[in-house]
Amino acid sequence: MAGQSVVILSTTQAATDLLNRRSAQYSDRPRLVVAGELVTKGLHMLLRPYNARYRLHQRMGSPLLNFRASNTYRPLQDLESKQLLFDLLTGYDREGEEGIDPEHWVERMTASIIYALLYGYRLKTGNEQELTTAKHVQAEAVKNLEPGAHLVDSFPILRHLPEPLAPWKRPAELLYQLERNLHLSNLDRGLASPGWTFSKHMKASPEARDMSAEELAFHLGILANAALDTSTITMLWFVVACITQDTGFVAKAQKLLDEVVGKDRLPSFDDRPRLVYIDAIMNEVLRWRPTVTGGAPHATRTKDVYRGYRIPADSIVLANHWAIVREESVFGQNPEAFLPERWIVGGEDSVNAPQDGIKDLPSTGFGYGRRVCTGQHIARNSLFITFARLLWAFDIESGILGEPGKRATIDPMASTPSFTAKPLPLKAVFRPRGRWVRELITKDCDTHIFNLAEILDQAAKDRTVKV
Ligand code: HEM
Repeated sequence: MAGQSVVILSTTQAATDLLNRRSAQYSDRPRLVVAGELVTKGLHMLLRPYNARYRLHQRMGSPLLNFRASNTYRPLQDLESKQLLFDLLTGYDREGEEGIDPEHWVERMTASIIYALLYGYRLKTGNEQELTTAKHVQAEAVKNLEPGAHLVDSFPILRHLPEPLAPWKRPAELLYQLERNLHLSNLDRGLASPGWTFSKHMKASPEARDMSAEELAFHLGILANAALDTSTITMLWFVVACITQDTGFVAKAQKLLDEVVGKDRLPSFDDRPRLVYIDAIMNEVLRWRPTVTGGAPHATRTKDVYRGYRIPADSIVLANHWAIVREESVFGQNPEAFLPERWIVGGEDSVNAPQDGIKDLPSTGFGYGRRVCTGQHIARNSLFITFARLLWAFDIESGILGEPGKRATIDPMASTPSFTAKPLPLKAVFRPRGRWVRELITKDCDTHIFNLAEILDQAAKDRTVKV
């Protein structure tokens, strides 16, 4: 809004002090007329003001998204990450050393995980109409979130202009109709599908008792949207890191995987305690390239004072993730370098020692306080199993471009200039590390024959087991 103060927090200390410790004050969102009110009619979870209705939605989601519940979805991530290996191997057999752009296949996997959980169906090709529409909706939402995208966001009074004088109104209404239809038809599908789903669970929850189908559908739809880009982009940065930042971390990880896992089977979640280095790689990807670089805007409704600075009521407060992850005093020297060792207790020498854990450094990439990413546990499990399996299975290089033998150069800083920073399109080669990889992937990783409903029903049972 015009005249509104914007506070940018560029240190872990400031972000933690204000967004975490004073979260009661800093958990609101700024008013966004187009994205929040016209396109999503106040039903967008990320844009909701921090009020009783928001907390009701949080109560509805948290039993399904907390750490313990998220771990029960691992069989689904196991399945979909196998399918990713299969798809990438197929791509290698088709394109060879020219390589493929992995985005489509990574996106298929992340979308399929979340659509299976929410609505009970998988995405086999990544070209399904539902996903194409969801991507369109998401791309438009991101445009609407850009600062200065609409005059009416700076001067909300313009909201009352009639349509002929307010050119943003018609496209916003059309987008709302499209998004509403998408989320409602997905909800219908999620309620009718054979196994357990988030749709069924939430619909039966006490929080949804007086909720319209539209409100519930938007809750689920926004979860799906929030999961899609962020997880896909983080995985693409991992590919960029393997190609451009490999001063030895790939070989180190592969040596560890060969020792712990061997060549007769894929890495699994059960190996995780002995694959601390893979968790370190995951943390380093999230640090090195935080997807939401400038942070999602928080807002404060009351005035405050922090270290002598006056923060007026109604300020927008941003955690500048890009700067925060580059603090030497927190994350160690050379923050531009991709160094998984910075996350390992004992550092460089302890990579192979299974007893060593992850250092207690601040979590990066998922935001802060009461608005912290609610899907972070699901996301971390997806990232872990995918990175472990990609490293176990493939040597990753950039594709050959033009002249025979000349590999394309990938610029590790080149990214899309938007709310989420995605690497520019790239060609990468996923070359199987040996015959054993090809044999295992061909035998075990074409997963579309599996019964999804059984996997989901089992997850629902596991979630309710008392520990
Ligand atoms: C690597 C993957 C992911 C990253 C980097 C990421 C990052 C973020 C960030 C930075 C925020 C804003 C936090 C803030 O305002 O301080 C956020 C919010 C959110 N995320 Fe994620 N996210 C990821 C995956 C997911 C997944 C898998 C889901 C769903 C299962 C999800 C659901 C949400 C929701 C619903 C919000 C809004 C929270 C609120 O405003 O209360 N995210 N995420």
